[in-house]
Amino acid sequence: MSWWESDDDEDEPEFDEADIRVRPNPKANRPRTKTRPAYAQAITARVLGVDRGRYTVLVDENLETEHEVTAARARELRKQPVVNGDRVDIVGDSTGDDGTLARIVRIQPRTTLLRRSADDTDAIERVVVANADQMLIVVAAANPEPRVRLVDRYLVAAYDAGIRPMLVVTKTDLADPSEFLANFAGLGLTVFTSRSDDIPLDIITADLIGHETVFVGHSGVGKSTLVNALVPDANRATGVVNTVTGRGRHTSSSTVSLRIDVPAGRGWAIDTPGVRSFGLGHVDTANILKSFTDLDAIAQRCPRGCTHLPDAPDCAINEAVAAGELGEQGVARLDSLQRLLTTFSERPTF
Ligand SMILES: Nc1nc2c(ncn2[C@@H]2O[C@H](COP(=O)(O)OP(=O)(O)OP(=O)(O)O)[C@@H](O)[C@H]2O)c(=O)[nH]1
Ligand SMILES: [Zn+2]
Repeated sequence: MSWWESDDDEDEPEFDEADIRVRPNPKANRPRTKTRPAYAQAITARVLGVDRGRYTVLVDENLETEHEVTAARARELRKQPVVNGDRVDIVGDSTGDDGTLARIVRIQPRTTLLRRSADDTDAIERVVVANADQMLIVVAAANPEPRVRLVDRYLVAAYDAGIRPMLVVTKTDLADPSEFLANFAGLGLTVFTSRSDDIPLDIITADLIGHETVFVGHSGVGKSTLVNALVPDANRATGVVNTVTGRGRHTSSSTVSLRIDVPAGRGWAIDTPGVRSFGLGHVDTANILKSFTDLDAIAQRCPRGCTHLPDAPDCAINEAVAAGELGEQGVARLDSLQRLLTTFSERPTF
């Protein structure tokens, strides 16, 4: 394996002393600990793409001086994954000129973190995307046949991460998705329907402006068709990884950040071509419930350790809904919640 294919920073030169600035500490007459260098010269950038240890990052976002830079992870970050959507601090050459390589020295705190495990029995999580605030779940009306359980799994991953899920049903020229969509009525999701000869670009784009939306979907559902329509080639320069060797290679399996850019505003679409499934081994049931704020409030009255499933003794949510406190919508919502909790607790494989 050549060095540029390696995600291992071992054989890369360390930064020399000149790159480490120790911030003066007015309160004490001693320098800050040298294990926490301040990198006063660092600038912030957005991670657009990751390819074998090389990161394409965007500097000066939305300014006239905006440009892409290729960077590598600093040694001290080697155990911390840097993913698409991350805001990172970089030092070194940030001109983005050919052959230059900046260095990522810090990952800024993340607002959200979309994770998955290899399978449902594996509690080891992999991070997929950072800082996304929306997830667009792409599913086809037919070919392949839509499956409620698959969408449920994406929903659980989104709710667990605190990301707002939305649903788009493609290929509506092949089948009517109404029956399928009825399964999600209780969730209050934003739902789009689309067919390749009539993609509602304006409607979908309006919901992407001002947001960072991660697109997920299984193979063949028409996700590429949709992404290509939403992000024409002209906007596509960003997100394609160019390695410092000039052997830039954009594999179809790598996650990329693509800019939505229309007169009404901008946003980011983060496509995840290689992410076909979401193992839920890491999911915390409490996080799913938190996304149902109305039901979560009632759950405070549940017995300790309540599963909130239909057979849970003295479950306050079941009792409130049975008593009609939340109306008909409440029945649908509890149904959906219980289905999602079951999705997680049964940990099925597919
Ligand atoms: N009938 C019909 N076919 C569609 C529609 N959208 C996409 N397709 C077809 O479905 C197939 C899969 O579309 P893609 O956009 O490549 O799907 P994908 O989800 O990106 O799949 P991968 O490339 O495997 O990731 C292609 O043959 C498309 O032409 C649609 O709205 N209606
Ligand atoms: Zn309960």
